[in-house]
Amino acid sequence: MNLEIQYQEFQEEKINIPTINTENVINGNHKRSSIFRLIQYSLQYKLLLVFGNLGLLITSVSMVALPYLAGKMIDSITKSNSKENLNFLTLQFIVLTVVTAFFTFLRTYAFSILGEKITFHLRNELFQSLMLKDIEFFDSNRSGELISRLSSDISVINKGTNDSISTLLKNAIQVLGSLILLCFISWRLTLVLFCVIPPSTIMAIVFVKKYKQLRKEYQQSIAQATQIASEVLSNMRIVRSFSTEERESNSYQKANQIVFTFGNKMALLGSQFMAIGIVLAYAVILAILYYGGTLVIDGESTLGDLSSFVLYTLTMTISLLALSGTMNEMISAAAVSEKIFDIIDHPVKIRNGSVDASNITGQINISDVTFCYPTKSSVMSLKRINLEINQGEVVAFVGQSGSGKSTIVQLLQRFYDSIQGSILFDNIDIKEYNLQQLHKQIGFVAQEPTLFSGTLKDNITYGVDTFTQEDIDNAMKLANAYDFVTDLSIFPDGLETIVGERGVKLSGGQKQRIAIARALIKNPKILIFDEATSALDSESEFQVQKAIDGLVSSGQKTIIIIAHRLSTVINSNKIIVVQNGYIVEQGKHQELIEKNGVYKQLIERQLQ
Ligand SMILES: Nc1ncnc2c1ncn2[C@@H]1O[C@H](COP(=O)(O)OP(=O)(O)OP(=O)(O)O)[C@@H](O)[C@H]1O
Repeated sequence: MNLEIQYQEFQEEKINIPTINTENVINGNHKRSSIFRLIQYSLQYKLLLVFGNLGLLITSVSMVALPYLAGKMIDSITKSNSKENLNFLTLQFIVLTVVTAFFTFLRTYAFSILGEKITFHLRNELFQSLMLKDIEFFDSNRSGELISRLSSDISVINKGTNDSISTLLKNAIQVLGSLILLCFISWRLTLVLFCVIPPSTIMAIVFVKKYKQLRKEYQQSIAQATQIASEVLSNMRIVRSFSTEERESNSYQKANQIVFTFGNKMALLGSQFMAIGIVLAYAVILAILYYGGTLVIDGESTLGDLSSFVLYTLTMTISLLALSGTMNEMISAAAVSEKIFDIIDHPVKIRNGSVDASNITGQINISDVTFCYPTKSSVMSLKRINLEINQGEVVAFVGQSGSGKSTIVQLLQRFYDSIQGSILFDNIDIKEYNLQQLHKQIGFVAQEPTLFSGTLKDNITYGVDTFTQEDIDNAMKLANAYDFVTDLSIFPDGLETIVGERGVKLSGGQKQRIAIARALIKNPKILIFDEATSALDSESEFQVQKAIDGLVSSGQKTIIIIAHRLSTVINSNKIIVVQNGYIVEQGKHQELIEKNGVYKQLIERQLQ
């Protein structure tokens, strides 16, 4: 896989990947400000900080010294008329310029790499934290927004951290250094300058506040547009078949229009600020030239001093403007990083247990379980469920749509915790088990077979660390997938066939059988089929059902089937009828028919 090759190259380059504190990710116990946390990341790269700061210090000092030298050169021209002195000063100027250029390179490069490392670390940490979030988190956070956090938001942080840190510090030092030298050259001219600083500062504060708010809204609108695009692009077949291309284009355009509106407002505000800043800057220069000029004419100052003063004022003004621009980028980065840290810190409720689950037998007891989805807490999806599933049994859940069947199997995989009651595997509470091991013992085949974009082999072996070709072949045979995968007229590349995004190059039945092979290769003790055949045509259904029947008749695993077509569950050891979140009947097919209750009604309705 491409990613693997890149990763290997990356390892060879020996780029240090900072370790992520998973305990913090799970506990969500960060309380510090996002800026402080970004700084903390940078502290991990001490060498870069040393080089960056060294460059920063030297360039800042040398850039503050250059106007002073320029003043001295002017004085040497106007006062001493000595070429020797001028040559010496020129040499000093050249040396200082070369030193400034070299250390500017060092500073910019070190801080840029530092910014890249921070965003690299942050992107990894964000993705890893997403991998650890509860399923509940994904019920309430849209995938488009999360993707936006990972892509555009992190880019904003990159912009706001890499060169910005150095530019900010350099400009801050230049402002301070220039100010000190201004006072040193002429306190009277410095006083003139100070008349303009307070109004500029107030203006900058007001601007920054407004800009920050706009930036936040801008980011939100981008996330919304991304959400629309990702949803539409991943459902392109539905869009085409319903001919909703225009409608979707319009809704994307509307979302994009909102992005544009906020972008526009930001551009207007930024430009206004720049324009006012320039007016203020030139007003200051004019005042200094006029007042300073009179001081020179009166013999109270030299032309060199006035030139140095003007150059320092220019340096300071330019640095102040650059400072505010950099501040904007950093403010955006701070706003965005706040959102990213909010996600990273979102606490994980489902805590992992420590009991080894690798030897569970497949015996399950559900006792008095009541559950509501966190995003729908007013409605109980399961009510006082009691159920015993023995090792090797085939248990079928039937009932109307929305009755709670899938919810039961979600709880069996601990995607959520029940709000009351308990689920036991081999008489040990599910909460006590190590979840990764437990999931290895449960094979799950969902209604919508979801494949990843690698090869057939990548998909079948998804989640297993060690396997042989024999393991793959066995899983494919049990899943009734062997024949079509090895038929070179269907898949010339066999197991190495690239399946396309979400398996688009496969038929529904083929995808489902690959999904079954994927569930089987890990040889789980429990197999769950959540309406695995309901989305298929009759031929595909027949093929998939054949695979399921083969597994059922082997009698080695506990099999849980959710089925709409009741003909597929007649031979189950136990049929559980779910209605409105309650288990209303359970027993074998014949017993339930004789009971003449809900199950019989379901059967009769299907026969009509
Ligand atoms: N992620 C979720 N968030 C909030 N409510 C949910 C979620 N998933 C399901 N529900 C609700 O829980 C109830 C039970 O849903 P469940 O999916 O378990 O039904 P089901 O019997 O499997 O239905 P079907 O046969 O149509 O798949 C329904 O009212 C449904 O709206």
